[in-house]
Amino acid sequence: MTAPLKHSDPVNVDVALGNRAYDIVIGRGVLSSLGERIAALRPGVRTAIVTDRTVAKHWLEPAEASLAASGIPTSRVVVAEGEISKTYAGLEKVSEALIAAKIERNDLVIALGGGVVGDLAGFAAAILRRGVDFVQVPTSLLAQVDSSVGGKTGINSPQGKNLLGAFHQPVLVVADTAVLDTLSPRQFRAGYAEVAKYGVLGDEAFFTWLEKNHSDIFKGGSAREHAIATSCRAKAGVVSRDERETGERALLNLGHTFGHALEAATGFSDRLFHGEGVAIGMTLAAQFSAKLGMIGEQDAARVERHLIEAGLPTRLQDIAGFAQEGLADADALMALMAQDKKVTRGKLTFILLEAVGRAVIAKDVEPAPVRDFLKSKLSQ
Ligand SMILES: NC(=O)c1ccc[n+]([C@@H]2O[C@H](COP(=O)([O-])OP(=O)(O)OC[C@H]3O[C@@H](n4cnc5c(N)ncnc54)[C@H](O)[C@@H]3O)[C@@H](O)[C@H]2O)c1
Ligand SMILES: O=C(O)C(=O)C[C@@H](O)[C@H](O)[C@H](O)COP(=O)(O)O
Ligand SMILES: [Zn+2]
Repeated sequence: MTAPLKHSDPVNVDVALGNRAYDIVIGRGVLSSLGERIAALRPGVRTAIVTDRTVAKHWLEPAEASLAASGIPTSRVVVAEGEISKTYAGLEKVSEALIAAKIERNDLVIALGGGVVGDLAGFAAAILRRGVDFVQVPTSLLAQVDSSVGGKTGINSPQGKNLLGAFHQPVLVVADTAVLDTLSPRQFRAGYAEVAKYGVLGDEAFFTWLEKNHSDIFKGGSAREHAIATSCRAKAGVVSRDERETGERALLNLGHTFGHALEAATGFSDRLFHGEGVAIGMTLAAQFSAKLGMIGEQDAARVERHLIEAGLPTRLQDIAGFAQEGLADADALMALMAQDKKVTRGKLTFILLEAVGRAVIAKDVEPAPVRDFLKSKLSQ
């Protein structure tokens, strides 16, 4: 783990993917350099910005101004915020708007927004004219530490999360940490779950640092930039070694087998944001690992304690409306998990813990103990 950055230094993280390598540029104020960076990368290019209404209100004009200052033509496609846009209908809207804007094969799509916009615009770019390049300008904490990096793009099916998609790497990521100042506290906390994930899955020293410094990340300043850069370095390393998730990359799915099922069970609604599902899922994965004797109960308690300290939900009962509307029963959650993309020949794969800071891929997990575990958690 490196020392925290000085507040004003932009940092570059390289995603080493050979002829598809790209930079992640992280720093306060780097949005104003978007135009310059794109002009240097693709002289003469035309662009279309895909964003959502909330992000547009705060950050579309600064992004457009930066492009205009470098003489880059652009048009805008604005979608509704939230998972409602990561759908067939959202994809149709964005694709048709990009076609209407005459975005050509050599042009660029710019995803300005959180993970929803990044996944949606990235997928639209992947299929438009069989593939147009795109730039990620992540504006949520979650997008800056996770979704803008690594090229997973896609939309949800009513039957499960991200079930339609493509691997399509961006050509550049510009993460301006100042834009996080307009993010709601709940969304900031949800994104923090993916930050904590990097510590829990592979970096105990980072997790310990987060335990001490998490409140500074929420306040802003150098701790925030350090956490974002450390997360991006961790993800860039994994992606460069296993771009298509044939092995190690599955570790980045820690907490997601449970989390995605919970998102589907709550209808991809505001009852549970993705990062909140990951926080609950990561706690369940740690507790299930303890139940299997892979880690001690105190390790699982340590993971949960930190997430609670960061203000995140960790129990199924923490999901909004649990008391009134309930949630799916254990069998229904098992059916949702059967759609997980890590399922092989019908058998579940889980990311479990051998220690805080060391996750492993557990294949061929028997369903019965998982169902029993979920039943016990639902009845707590
Ligand atoms: N592709 C990947 O590798 C990957 C990784 C993690 C998550 N994801 C996906 O990302 C999505 C979640 O991303 P998210 O948490 O960013 O959700 P999101 O894109 O819905 O953004 C969260 C909310 O914050 C608002 N927002 C974003 N930036 C803002 C800003 N700067 N100021 C004010 N408001 C702002 C948005 O309008 C939205 O309402 C999920 O669909 C998840 O599946 C993908
Ligand atoms: O980049 C990855 O790989 C991840 O798994 C990161 C996750 O945080 C992210 O939510 C991803 O979209 C989940 O991927 P999926 O393949 O399970 O849909
Ligand atoms: Zn995730």
